[in-house]
Amino acid sequence: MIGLGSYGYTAPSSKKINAYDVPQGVDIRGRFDEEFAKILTKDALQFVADLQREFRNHIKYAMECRKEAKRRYNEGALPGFDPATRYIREGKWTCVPFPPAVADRRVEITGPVERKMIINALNSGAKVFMADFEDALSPSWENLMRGQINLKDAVEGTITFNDKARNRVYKLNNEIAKLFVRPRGWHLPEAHIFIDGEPATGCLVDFGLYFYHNYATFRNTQGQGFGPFFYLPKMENSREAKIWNSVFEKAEKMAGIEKGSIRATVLIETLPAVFQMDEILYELRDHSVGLNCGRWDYIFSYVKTFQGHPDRLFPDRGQVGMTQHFMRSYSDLLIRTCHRRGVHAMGGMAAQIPIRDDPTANEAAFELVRKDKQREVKAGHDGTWAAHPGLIKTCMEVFTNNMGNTPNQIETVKRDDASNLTEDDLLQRPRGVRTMEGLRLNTRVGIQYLAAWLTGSGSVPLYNLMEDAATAEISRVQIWQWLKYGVELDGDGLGVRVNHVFGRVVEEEMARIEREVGKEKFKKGMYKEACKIFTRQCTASTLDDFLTLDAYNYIVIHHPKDVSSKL
Ligand SMILES: CC(=O)SCCNC(=O)CCNC(=O)[C@H](O)C(C)(C)COP(=O)(O)OP(=O)(O)OC[C@H]1O[C@@H](n2cnc3c(N)ncnc32)[C@H](O)[C@@H]1OP(=O)(O)O
Ligand SMILES: O=CC(=O)O
Ligand SMILES: [Mg+2]
Repeated sequence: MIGLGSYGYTAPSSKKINAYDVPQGVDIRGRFDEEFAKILTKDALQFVADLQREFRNHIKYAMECRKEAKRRYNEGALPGFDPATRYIREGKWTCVPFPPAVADRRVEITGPVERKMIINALNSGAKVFMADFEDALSPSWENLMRGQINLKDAVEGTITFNDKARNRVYKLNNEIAKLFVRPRGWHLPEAHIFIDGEPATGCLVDFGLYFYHNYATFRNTQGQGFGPFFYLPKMENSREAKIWNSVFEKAEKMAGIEKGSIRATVLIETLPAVFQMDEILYELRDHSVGLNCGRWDYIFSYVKTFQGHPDRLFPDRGQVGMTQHFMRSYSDLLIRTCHRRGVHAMGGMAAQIPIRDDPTANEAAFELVRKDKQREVKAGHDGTWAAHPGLIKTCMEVFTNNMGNTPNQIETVKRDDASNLTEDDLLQRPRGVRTMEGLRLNTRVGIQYLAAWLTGSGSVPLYNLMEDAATAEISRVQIWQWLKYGVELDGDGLGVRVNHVFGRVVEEEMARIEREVGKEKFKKGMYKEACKIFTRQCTASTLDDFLTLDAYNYIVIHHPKDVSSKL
């Protein structure tokens, strides 16, 4: 795969050809860099290769099972609780107690593994920082490797950033947030690292390299004897959690640390996973620190799961919030499940970010965040996510005002009432209407997000909201669904069929993007490529599983073969 991304390879001018020192069967096809070589050490790569070799067949099987489930849903089946695991849901068991270091998680900031943002996030006053290799990161070789270097420096406490243009040096405060790391999902390959002739599994690379280089320091300085800590994304079934549990056990064994040292919070962000929450916690019961409502991917997953169900068409993206019955039910059941099993029930991300140039709009955005957090804390969540340091104070106030001095609500808010929630509650169709403006916004946001992603930015501010891979997915699948089923835009009295106007909408929105970003930026950016990928996916007869799988081909830059093999 040769990509079109912005990180071109330049052949070294000196005679010395640099190469990574790799173990048997490992081939690095990403650019050589002496800094990267400190991460891609032979021992660290051996650990990644060991993980890959032990788990690749389990992962392949789990991905096959996803396909099989998709086939069933496409034929009309609905996701639901599995009768075979009723004994787990009804059994009286708990997860191991949470480590003291993460008892209080009332506000967690998230962000990509970018150097300045890592420092800002750790200094932000949040209790936790989730450093993201996933929704917020475009997984180019440069971003991934620099991310690993940045995290290593952060764990060692030596990370600094010199912003020369602003004459500002960034470094860590004395008190910093606890670090969680989110590797990619199971489905994404890492095409710059081949193991036994196949691309490595992206998340095993992210996890393996980070764990190998940081576990010892992290446990001494951050984890009070525990750790490292992780967030695990996009799982659909507990068999996938079981693989993670085995990966953790293998890592603990390699490191010679106690079983249960590594801890992870699983994002419940696919529709099938909401019916597997007990089962997921059960598989990870020795390593769990809770579940989180990954609301954006969850909405995306609802549309994706029901891609074959024309009776489940979505209203405009802006109307599908946490107050819709199916979303509220998901959050309530997650809280009930977590507290019953003795772990944290984390809330999710409000997409609003501070609006600098408009105080009225800014206050309205903060009010929406405040309301969202109030709903979460009153429902029983133990903490929440913030997308921007400017939101920490507001989120913290809401949680502290409601929780007082208790670090969490695990023992105090049991939500036994939520045990009555049914499959119907969790699947209830969202209410709302579809409008031309909804279609236009989806188009504009999807293309601009993808253009940013192709040039290295995985999270961007667009129209005063945080956009990342999960939110962009909603825009994509929603248009796909509307086109597939030829829906009428019923919310603005125009009665227009999406199929009749989509081509024109794309052209007009591209023109609007050009006006908004300026001719120069538009020409230099990857808007045309983004438009091509986005519209292809929206109009495909079969829905692509992920926007970023196809787009990934555009950011893979292979190093010349003879340079990456050992000389
Ligand atoms: C669906 C999900 O998965 S949600 C989780 C994944 N998504 C994310 O993590 C998104 C995180 N948020 C972000 O990436 C950013 O806030 C954005 C892209 C939305 C907006 O970023 P910017 O345009 O840089 O915001 P803005 O200009 O207001 O930033 C002001 C300062 O805050 C910093 N900042 C903004 N967001 C963050 C963050 N999440 N973490 C750390 N620092 C941040 C900026 O670096 C900047 O620092 P500086 O003043 O020292 O230069
Ligand atoms: O990862 C979080 C989400 O909402 O998606
Ligand atoms: Mg997500």
